[in-house]
Amino acid sequence: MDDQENATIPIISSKNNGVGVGGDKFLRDTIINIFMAGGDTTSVAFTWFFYLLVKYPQVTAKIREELDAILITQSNYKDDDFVKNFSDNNKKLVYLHAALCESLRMYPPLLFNHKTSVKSDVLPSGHKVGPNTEIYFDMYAMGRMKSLWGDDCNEFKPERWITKQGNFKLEPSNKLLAFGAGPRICQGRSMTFIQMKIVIAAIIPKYDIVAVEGHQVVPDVSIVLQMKHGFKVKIVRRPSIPLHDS
Ligand code: HEM
Repeated sequence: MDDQENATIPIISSKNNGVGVGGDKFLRDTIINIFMAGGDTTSVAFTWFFYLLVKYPQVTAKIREELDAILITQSNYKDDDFVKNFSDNNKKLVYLHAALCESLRMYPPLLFNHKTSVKSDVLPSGHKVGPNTEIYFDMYAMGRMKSLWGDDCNEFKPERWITKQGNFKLEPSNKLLAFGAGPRICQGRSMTFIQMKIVIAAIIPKYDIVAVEGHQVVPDVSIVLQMKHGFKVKIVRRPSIPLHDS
């Protein structure tokens, strides 16, 4: 097949004249959705997560310990082996999963969300709501409410997500609201965790992240919780780790 032929092949099928599942329009909208909804949200989640790791070195150490146990035995620190065995590896990443949830609790990438009532209703809290009423909720504030998370709600503590038996403690999605809840919950929730774990497993065991001295971390409050001046760091190779560049 030559280049000319290649160029005429449609990237996605024209099934159903582009309408409905599998049609061009459906696929185009899905791809746009993924780029629009999964771009800034994920990058901001990474920024705050790395910030927390620098601030809480004891958490970084525990994440390393968990990753080391997998990487040393299975792949000898080759990133692609970690990805190939992701499904099995993922089951062992209880502490990392807890740390990611804890980071999303304290720094939800989307600060606000709202829902509109179709008709009159009474909320579980007892509040009455009229028809066509917009209800806004503040995910940042909810992540730091003592009544929801306890007196230590301002501490970054992945342990709160782990049971005494060492399993992950599932919280309802309407408590950790970073991804929303209900029928319109974020479709990229699982993909976000997969992406983040793969990137973290490639960086944390091999490199130290060191914050640039004097750099000020200032939240930039808009719909997406950016850092106003970004998070400036130095990435330093850890000498004790066997490195494979493949
Ligand atoms: C840290 C990363 C992310 C966060 C914090 C996040 C958060 C959210 C939130 C709060 C909503 C609204 C849910 C609601 O109104 O109840 C949403 C919707 C959505 N998200 Fe995400 N998201 C993230 C990553 C992604 C990724 C990676 C994708 C795609 C691959 C994605 C795709 C979507 C889509 C398609 C919707 C619309 C769902 C619907 O209306 O039915 N998101 N997300």
